Amino acid sequence: MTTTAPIPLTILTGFLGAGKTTLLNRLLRDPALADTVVLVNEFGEIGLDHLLIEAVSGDMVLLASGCLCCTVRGDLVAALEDLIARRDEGRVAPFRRAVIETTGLADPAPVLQAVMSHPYLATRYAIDGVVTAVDAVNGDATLDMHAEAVKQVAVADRLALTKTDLATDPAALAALKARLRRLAPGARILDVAKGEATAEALLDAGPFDASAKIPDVARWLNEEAYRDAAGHEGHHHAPAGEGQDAHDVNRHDEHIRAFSFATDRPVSMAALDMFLTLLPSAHGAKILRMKGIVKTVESPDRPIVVHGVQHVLHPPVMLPAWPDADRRTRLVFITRDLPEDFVRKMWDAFAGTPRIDEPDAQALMHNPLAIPRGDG
Ligand SMILES: Nc1nc2c(ncn2[C@@H]2O[C@H](COP(=O)(O)OP(=O)(O)OP(=O)(O)O)[C@@H](O)[C@H]2O)c(=O)[nH]1
Repeated sequence: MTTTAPIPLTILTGFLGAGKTTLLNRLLRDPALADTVVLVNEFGEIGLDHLLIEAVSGDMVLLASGCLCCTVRGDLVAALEDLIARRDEGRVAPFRRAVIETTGLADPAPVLQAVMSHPYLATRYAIDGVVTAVDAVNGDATLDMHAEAVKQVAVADRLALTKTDLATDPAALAALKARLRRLAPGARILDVAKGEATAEALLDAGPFDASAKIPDVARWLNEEAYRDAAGHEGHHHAPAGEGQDAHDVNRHDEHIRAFSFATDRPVSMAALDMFLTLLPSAHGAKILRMKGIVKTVESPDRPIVVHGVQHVLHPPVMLPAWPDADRRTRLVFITRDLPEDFVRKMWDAFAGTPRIDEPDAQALMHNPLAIPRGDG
């Protein structure tokens, strides 16, 4: 046993593209988060978030790809145990706080349950609040479509409302806020664009208290405890009897697919622009998330970071340099009912990647947006 005070552990969640990493980057610059260790979990074969988090100080731990709430839960426990062991032995800087950024698809209940019910971890870490990022533009539609998003809001101690600068309809924004208040009556709603989501406002939320939330929250946690006791035979949204592959990123929901491409060949800015405009404008609702780092013909040494969230294409950002030794274009997609092959062919057409039996961009542009039937 140890007498060391438990390390505050903040869970940062929020649906795909809601703005978790952006918020985290902002927070990490605050002195209150000096000596913070960050654990990141991504849904998809190629993680990019660790490249995009500007760790100012402290460490970063990349959890295996997959969804934290399902199969990676064991990895989370192992990573938290390993971190504390290394801290105790002086092998890492003595961090004073930990933050877990979950995937946008994570159900937060099993994550909370995993930490709170673990006999050892519960003595070494103290959950210091769940911060949930909610996108002011897509939030309402996302809550309609995804049960995980509803749970993420309901467990929150703090709701960081992002992208209010992009929200053009005040009535819709007010309605979203009212919906959030109903789902999480005790949570403070903080407007990120107005600068309200400071470290001071978000951190030190106190121990997680299910009784202060809507009654569903306690029920979800109990269900997780029961699943644990029963050997965690799989989540409600992972069909029973599905493969036991611990890293099958596509088991979350049969409609949702994660895939990625990596290519060495640079693409012209014009072609990139066309691809980025066409794909979301035609199939935005199906593109839950698009994220990438792109090598262009014009600036091969300065990659362009691109983000798409449903219909919203965020302004691409040019980085001063490649963040790691891998200098290939890497694009990650999380789609709903949009086949990988369709997106890949479209990319290949614009990127000029030769394909043996496929038309080039010119031919494809006659009808580039038609999804082949029977493909999904
Ligand atoms: N205009 C505006 N853009 C934002 C805001 N917050 C985030 N973004 C943009 O939204 C895009 C996605 O932001 P991320 O921080 O990567 O979102 P995320 O929740 O970490 O995404 P995943 O980890 O993929 O689920 C990026 O292009 C951000 O620049 C905001 O408050 N206003």
